[in-house]
Amino acid sequence: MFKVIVTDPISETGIRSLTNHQEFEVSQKTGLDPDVLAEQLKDYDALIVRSQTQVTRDLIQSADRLKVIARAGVGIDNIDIDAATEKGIIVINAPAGNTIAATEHTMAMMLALARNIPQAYGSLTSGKWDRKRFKGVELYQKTLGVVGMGRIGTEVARRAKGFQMNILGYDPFLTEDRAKKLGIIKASLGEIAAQADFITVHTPLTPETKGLINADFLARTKEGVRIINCARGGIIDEQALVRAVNDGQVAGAAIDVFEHEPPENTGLTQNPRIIVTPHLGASTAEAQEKVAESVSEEIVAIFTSGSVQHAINLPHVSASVERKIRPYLTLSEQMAEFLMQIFKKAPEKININYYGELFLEDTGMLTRQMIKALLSYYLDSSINIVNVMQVLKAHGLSYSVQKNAAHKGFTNFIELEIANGDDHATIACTYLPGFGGRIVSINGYRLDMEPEKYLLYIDHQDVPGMIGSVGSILGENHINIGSMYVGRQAVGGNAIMVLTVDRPVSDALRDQILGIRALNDAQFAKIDIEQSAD
Ligand SMILES: NC(=O)C1=CN([C@@H]2O[C@H](COP(=O)(O)OP(=O)(O)OC[C@H]3O[C@@H](n4cnc5c(N)ncnc54)[C@H](O)[C@@H]3O)[C@@H](O)[C@H]2O)C=CC1
Ligand SMILES: O=C(O)C(=O)COP(=O)(O)O
Repeated sequence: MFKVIVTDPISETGIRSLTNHQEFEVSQKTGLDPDVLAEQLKDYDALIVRSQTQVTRDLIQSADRLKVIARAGVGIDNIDIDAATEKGIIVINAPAGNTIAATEHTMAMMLALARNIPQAYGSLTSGKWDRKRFKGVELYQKTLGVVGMGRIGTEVARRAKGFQMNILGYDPFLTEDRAKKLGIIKASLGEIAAQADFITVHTPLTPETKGLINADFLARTKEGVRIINCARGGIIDEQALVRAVNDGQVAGAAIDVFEHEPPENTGLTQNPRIIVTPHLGASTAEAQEKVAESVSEEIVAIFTSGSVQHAINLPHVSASVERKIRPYLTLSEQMAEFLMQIFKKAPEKININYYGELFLEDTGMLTRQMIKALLSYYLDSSINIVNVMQVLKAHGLSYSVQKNAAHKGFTNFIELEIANGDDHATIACTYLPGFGGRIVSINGYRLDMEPEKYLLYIDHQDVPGMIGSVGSILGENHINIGSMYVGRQAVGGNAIMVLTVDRPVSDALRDQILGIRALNDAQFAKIDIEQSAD
């Protein structure tokens, strides 16, 4: 049974795939004090939050059972991603579920700002009939600067075009071509400052975007500009904005998100020219259902099949590529596990060669699987695909990856090389649809071996009677041989054999095998075969 705790309000309908699942137990406990949460979190496998719960390093460090932190929304600035990664915890979000809600809120804020709707409502509900004070401006033919042309920025630009606004878009990833297709102008931040009548920000909060809209930027804006932030508090310097509004440089602002939530800056929240909402961008019934559904389905997938779609701290693998490389995820791990058990030295160098078109993109997960299997042999079992690269770096180790679209006998093929000083070892695998995974070479010897749980690897001279000698010792010790694979370089030269056996081979028995004349090495290996892709 996997235990999931939800600590911020979330859609009941959206999390049905978890609450109705017999392998999951879901507890909803919102508004917990951080100390209480830290104590309770120790019992859970997964945590679901929105923007309210602060998932700090301290909280993460004490959560020994936790494997997944899910953000039912986009922004992950309330989660210490580094701490989660170091602890091997996958962090996922629901990137697309609230795009429309945040977009529509931005449009609502822009219109409300242009027409003073909240102020006029306040006036009328307090008994006044004042039509002069609330004269607004039109969006029509005004210039809108969109800072951050991701999902929400793009949707805002599309809708603003419907109001016949001229759009300037700024985003390091915005190409001329995409801007043209969207019917907008690719601009610099400086151009937006100089030309825009309305500016809306849609970036994440990062060290780079913190204070992006600051006093210096505001001083360069058109007098009377209107500014909207439905992205993250802190992208706009709140003090600088209040000053610019008060001195008339900025005609007004619409703010949904704050540096501190709830906000402490009353200059901002009680300013007649600044309209505010309490972080409502994602608060629609539809968005909440979608984000809850997205994280719930993904949690089920992670725990039941190991498949991850929206991990923040894992390489991205598109769903279609994931389907294609899936058989290799297990196979490459088994291959690396096997190689370490026959090499038996810490790998100082790791080199991975990918052959075939299948591997031209998105091999990050495969690389991680193999390196994890290599390192796990010597290091503790807390290594997983999330923290493996940090563990590698912490040990001063590095790896290299080569990709080659041409195939080497097989359509797709992975070769793993490890070295320690002058010693090195190689292994390669391929996946044959309909037949399953195969180890196709070991240390330069070709073979066609199906990975099995117990393997006996033997390096020997190619002399008559070798197979019989090994077979007799195993037989005398009641160890059944399932299958046997042999590879040799030249008649009478060096050769290897790999036997699959039904039971583990003890060290004493291995010593007995090592006594066979013309036998160079014998290693017993145990592979985790449970989650085989076949
Ligand atoms: N108010 C609310 O309730 C909601 C707020 N959000 C917030 O809205 C923001 C945008 O969300 P999405 O569009 O889904 O994210 P996204 O990841 O699709 O887009 C963000 C864009 O910002 C760009 N960017 C990053 N650094 C930049 C920089 N220095 N200058 C210019 N552009 C930069 C990125 O290239 C990317 O295209 C996020 O901060 C998110 O947390 C999202 C949903 C609801
Ligand atoms: O998804 C986001 O980034 C949001 O800001 C939405 O936050 P919320 O889930 O409403 O606390």
